[in-house]
Amino acid sequence: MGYSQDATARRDGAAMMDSSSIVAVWRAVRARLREECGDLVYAAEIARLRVELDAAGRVCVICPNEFGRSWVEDNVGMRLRALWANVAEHACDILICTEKTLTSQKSQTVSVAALSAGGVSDTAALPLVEDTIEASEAKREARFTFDTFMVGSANMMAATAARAVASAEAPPFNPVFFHGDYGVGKSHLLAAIAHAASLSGKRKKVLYLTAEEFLNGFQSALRARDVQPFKDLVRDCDMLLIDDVHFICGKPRTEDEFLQTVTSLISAEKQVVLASHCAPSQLSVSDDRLRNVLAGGFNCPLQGPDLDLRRKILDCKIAQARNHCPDLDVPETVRDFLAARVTSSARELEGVLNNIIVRTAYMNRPVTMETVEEALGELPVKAERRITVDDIQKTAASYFSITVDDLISKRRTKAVVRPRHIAMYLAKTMTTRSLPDIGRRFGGRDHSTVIHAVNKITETLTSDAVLAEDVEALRRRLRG
Ligand SMILES: Nc1ncnc2c1ncn2[C@@H]1O[C@H](COP(=O)(O)OP(=O)(O)OP(=O)(O)O)[C@@H](O)[C@H]1O
Repeated sequence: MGYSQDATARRDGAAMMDSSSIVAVWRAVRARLREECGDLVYAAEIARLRVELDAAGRVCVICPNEFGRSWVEDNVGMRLRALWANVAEHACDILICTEKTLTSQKSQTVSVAALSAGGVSDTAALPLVEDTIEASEAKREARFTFDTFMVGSANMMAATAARAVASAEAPPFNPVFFHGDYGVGKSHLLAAIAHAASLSGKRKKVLYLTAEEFLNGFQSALRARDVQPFKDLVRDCDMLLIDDVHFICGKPRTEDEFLQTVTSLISAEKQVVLASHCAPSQLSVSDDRLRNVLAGGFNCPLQGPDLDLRRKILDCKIAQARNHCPDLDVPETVRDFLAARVTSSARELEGVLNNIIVRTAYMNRPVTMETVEEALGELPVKAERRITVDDIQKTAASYFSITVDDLISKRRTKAVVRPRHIAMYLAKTMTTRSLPDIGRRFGGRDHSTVIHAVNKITETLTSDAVLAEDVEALRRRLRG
């Protein structure tokens, strides 16, 4: 194939991917890079990259600044492209760039196809599922347990269900399906269940896979024209946990194999635990039977951490970091500042902490507000859109089909009181406004009214799935 045909094929390859499949491929590539580079490097340099398609149909890996771009290009560029070629269904050009160069289109491009002759059909480059499982499980068990999973109102129901599932002899609900935004702790929870279930000795074979591992294992088996060993592996277990289930969606043969696996385990009373970034009803599966099976067990949302939970997670991550940096000392003021400043997800919070560690403990500098500000300045911590009480009132009013005037009025009908409580709860957990200030903005109410609303929602969230869905949907809308 001549250069221009080759380039056209690669462009078409990228054009065949929609943005959600690009994100799915990127997440798989990113996960592999994390395993290969280690958590510290991952958090400092890789977690902050994002991908999108440019106007020319190329996949752009976007770095926060020129320093980051040259680090990525020099250190993981080749590997990233080779991994992409293995995971994606089509070879495509990958441009490693910054936000600035993306617009001016000056970065150098390298062909995935050129680096990985054969692209996805290069089975030798795909790990055998058994090897992958062994390697991944060793890592997961060490890092993610219930002890290191911090619990707050955002994840109380999920944590409770997870513990119940891990300790039960027979499945209390089947399948259990955790869903929530990126970085809210789904994988951590799955790994904690797998770890606790293995330790309890009640389940002999516990198998934890990412959906990517399931897909790769199944496709390798198909290519080898011998699917039975794969079927035996995933069905001969007492508990199967599969993370990032959305990754399988839209791939009919794999979906079908996945459906058969899940139904066969459920009918044999073996526990199935799944996680995805959206609820079963929102998965774009090709076969409705799969959606029905997934929706038929216990569906449990995890929400983004509020301030208290972020602070607990930060304390926990600092304690863990002391295992390799015993002198690490992060003052209380810095912890408070970080928990209030980095609001998007636990992953981002951990990434920021790791950046701070690299820039301080590893360079023998103390962690001060100055060094933290310095580190934050270089981070891509997305300048989070500041959410205001006004935004919350407008969004909640439109979500519940009432007016902002209703929300701040003295009316006490059911149709208005619950949305008002939810809006007050969101104002407390998503902004830095004080209780009296929130009260004033809700029609001049007293701060004790706000406390009552916040407590009521916090308590009810763990037992009322509809409320939890509403709160999660509103958070998503507010974060854009
Ligand atoms: N409640 C928590 N307590 C302690 N650590 C947490 C908690 N929630 C998330 N984390 C940490 O945040 C990081 C990201 O979490 P995790 O990978 O489990 O998120 P996720 O929901 O699976 O995200 P994704 O959908 O992007 O895979 C992990 O290091 C995890 O340990």
